[in-house]
Amino acid sequence: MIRVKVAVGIILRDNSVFVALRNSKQHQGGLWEFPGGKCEASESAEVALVRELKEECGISITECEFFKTISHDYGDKSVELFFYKVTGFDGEPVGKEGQEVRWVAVSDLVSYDFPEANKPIVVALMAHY
Ligand SMILES: Nc1nc2c([nH]c(=O)n2[C@H]2C[C@H](O)[C@@H](COP(=O)(O)OP(=O)(O)OP(=O)(O)O)O2)c(=O)[nH]1
Ligand SMILES: [Mg+2]
Repeated sequence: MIRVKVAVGIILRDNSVFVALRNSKQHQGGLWEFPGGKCEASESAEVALVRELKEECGISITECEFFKTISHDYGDKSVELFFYKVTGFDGEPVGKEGQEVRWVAVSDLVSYDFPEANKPIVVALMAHY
């Protein structure tokens, strides 16, 4: 079974969060995600987070805090997701890889389809905003 370590950024501003649509060809494609990606060998989750958010969204993180770890087995792939709240950044986030992106009010997250592993995260965010 493939097992990957993934760094994920919950980019927050006011009461909104920045989400991106996963490409239909990707694993868990067609679902919304918080931007992020796989940690390279021997790369810490925090270093991977900074790199991925620069690559995928064009922002430089200035303030972030660890939020939660979630391990999930999709059957074809098992993931260990390290979620961080990103509350400070330089630049305006965009879909640098052509992905559809949106700022969504945290209270509206319930209307978006996320991968199964994200469900407890969405519930936790909605409870606090
Ligand atoms: N980025 C991200 N990945 C998620 C989330 N929830 C979730 O289950 N995943 C899964 C889907 C993928 O199996 C894995 C992340 O892979 P990825 O496709 O973003 O990795 P990457 O950016 O390094 O992409 P690539 O180089 O493989 O194209 O984690 C989420 O909220 N954000
Ligand atoms: Mg990615």
